[in-house]
Amino acid sequence: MALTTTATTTTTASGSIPPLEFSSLDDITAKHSTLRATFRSGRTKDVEYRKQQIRRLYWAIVDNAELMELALHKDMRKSRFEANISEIDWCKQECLDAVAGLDDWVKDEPVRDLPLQFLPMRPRIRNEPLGTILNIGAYNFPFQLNITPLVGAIAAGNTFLLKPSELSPHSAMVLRKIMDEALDPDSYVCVNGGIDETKHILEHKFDKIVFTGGRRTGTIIAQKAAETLTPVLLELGGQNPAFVTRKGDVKLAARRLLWQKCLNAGQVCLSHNYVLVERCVLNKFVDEVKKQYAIFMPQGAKASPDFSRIVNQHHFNRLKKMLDSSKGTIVMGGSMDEADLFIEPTVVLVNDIHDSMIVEETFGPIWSVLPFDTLDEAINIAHEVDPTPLALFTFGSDAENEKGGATMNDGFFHSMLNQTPIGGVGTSGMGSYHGYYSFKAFSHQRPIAKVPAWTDKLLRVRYMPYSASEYKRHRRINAIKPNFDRDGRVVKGLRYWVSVLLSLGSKSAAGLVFRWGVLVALAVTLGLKRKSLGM
Ligand SMILES: NC(=O)c1ccc[n+]([C@@H]2O[C@H](COP(=O)([O-])OP(=O)(O)OC[C@H]3O[C@@H](n4cnc5c(N)ncnc54)[C@H](O)[C@@H]3O)[C@@H](O)[C@H]2O)c1
Ligand SMILES: CC1=C(/C=C/C(C)=C/C=C/C(C)=C/C=C/C=C(C)/C=C/C=C(C)/C=C/C=C(\C)C=O)C(C)(C)CCC1
Repeated sequence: MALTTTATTTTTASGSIPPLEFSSLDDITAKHSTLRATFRSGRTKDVEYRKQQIRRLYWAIVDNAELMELALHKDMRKSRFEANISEIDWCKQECLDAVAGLDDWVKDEPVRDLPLQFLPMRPRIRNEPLGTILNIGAYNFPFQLNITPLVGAIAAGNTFLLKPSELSPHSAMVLRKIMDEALDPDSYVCVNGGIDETKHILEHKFDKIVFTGGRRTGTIIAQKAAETLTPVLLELGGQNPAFVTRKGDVKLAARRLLWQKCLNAGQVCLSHNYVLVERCVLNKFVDEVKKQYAIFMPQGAKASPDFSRIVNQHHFNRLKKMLDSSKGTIVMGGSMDEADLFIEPTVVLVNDIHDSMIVEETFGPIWSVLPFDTLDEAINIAHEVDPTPLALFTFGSDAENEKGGATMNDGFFHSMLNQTPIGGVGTSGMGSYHGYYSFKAFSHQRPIAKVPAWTDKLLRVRYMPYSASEYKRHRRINAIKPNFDRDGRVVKGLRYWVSVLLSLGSKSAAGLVFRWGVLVALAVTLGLKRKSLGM
């Protein structure tokens, strides 16, 4: 595969982007040992230091916003609007959320369901930084997908090494500039490179590896990490299905699904690969997609300033081959221009789940439509194509949507917010991040307790010589009896009815407080009334 490297420096009024320069292997090794030494020194654990670094990062993003726009345009012809809404604004929001939330996030957490007798030991959970985090990024949202983990790693008190994708070379160089300008170079560094450099990086020990990219590369990374028992957070792709039934809003489905295949020319891990459409609304759906396309891009995608290009020749060829090999019928789009790396938003009607348009992730502006007759049949197809896709979209009735939509009645809204965790299961990845969830992903949840000397009286049963009578007494006081019988049924004994009475029938703590509040307010009001009547 040919490397996409820039030959010349790209300049604008707000600065310049030099050609992609790979870091030397010696430099990578030296930076790695600095990061490890800094972590051991404890510098990155200081919460004020973490906040200051994130604030500096925020301002570097603001100051380099124009260069980020330019880099994204050069790399994928991403529009200025998309550059801002899905990358620059996103990264700024991550910084702001982390700075605002950090004092709260770092607080020790209580242990859930702690038996009362252990309260004096004050057991709690402390979020400790893991150490040095490695992030290997994908090309499609180079700022969002690299800066988001960076913010989380800083917030959690780690040091961090970033290796952006070489397929977005301009963005990779701007990322390095932003990090060099804003951040403590002993704690957070960006190195650039391709496969050889990444392999070299992986020869070093990290405390967690974050990888965003394809399943094939993800497997290589996970295997390498396993050699040193290094945990991984894998953000991979897959064949995401969408479902449209006659009970859904077909026009809305067409509009929203088309949007997520036009955003970044469909180079979005969360966009759908194929749409399962109930046969009776198939024609209506296809017609609506065409109508929406004409509304989104009246002069066609090629002339639209909003529509991105395919990142490089290799991916263009991959998509072209997928279309050329399909046995389906193109019902919208189909045009392409190799010189411009342009592929039109294209819909292919297929009737075989082994079609080239279904068996691989498209990761581009092309997608297939597959008719179905019953919802169960559609669900079975989705299970067969990819049992663990990264995302799933349903446009049906409420009852149908409840059968499993990750986003109902929309595209990937569930992962379009900084505050929601993103992450797949099975072959679409492991772990999740964004905002507070990044903080958790890059922290070790360490249980701690402070056990006062006087509690030895409570704990004496644990000491040798073990005593049967002490143990009996301990069990009498501490052992809780189950509230279920041998068939798994809840036994409604005295304890059950007492707890129903005390909780006033509420199942949640909030409900309990509310009901008791109402009861007390009623009692007080009645009491006051009786008084005013002189009773
Ligand atoms: N789950 C998510 O959040 C998410 C987000 C974006 C993209 N993706 C997925 O990423 C894929 C597209 O991105 P991509 O083409 O950049 O992915 P990719 O797997 O080709 O590359 C990702 C990174 O891995 C490195 N790499 C590639 N081959 C390697 C090797 N043999 N050894 C070591 N490192 C190697 C690259 O330099 C790059 O930095 C799609 O499958 C998409 O679904 C997932
Ligand atoms: C309801 C009221 C209002 C609300 C307005 C709202 C809700 C506006 C929403 C605007 C949105 C949602 C804009 C869309 C932005 C697109 C984004 C952020 C794209 C993100 C892309 C991502 C996350 C891609 C990820 C890719 C990955 C992970 C992999 O490849 C008011 C406020 C207008 C008024 C009151 C009522």
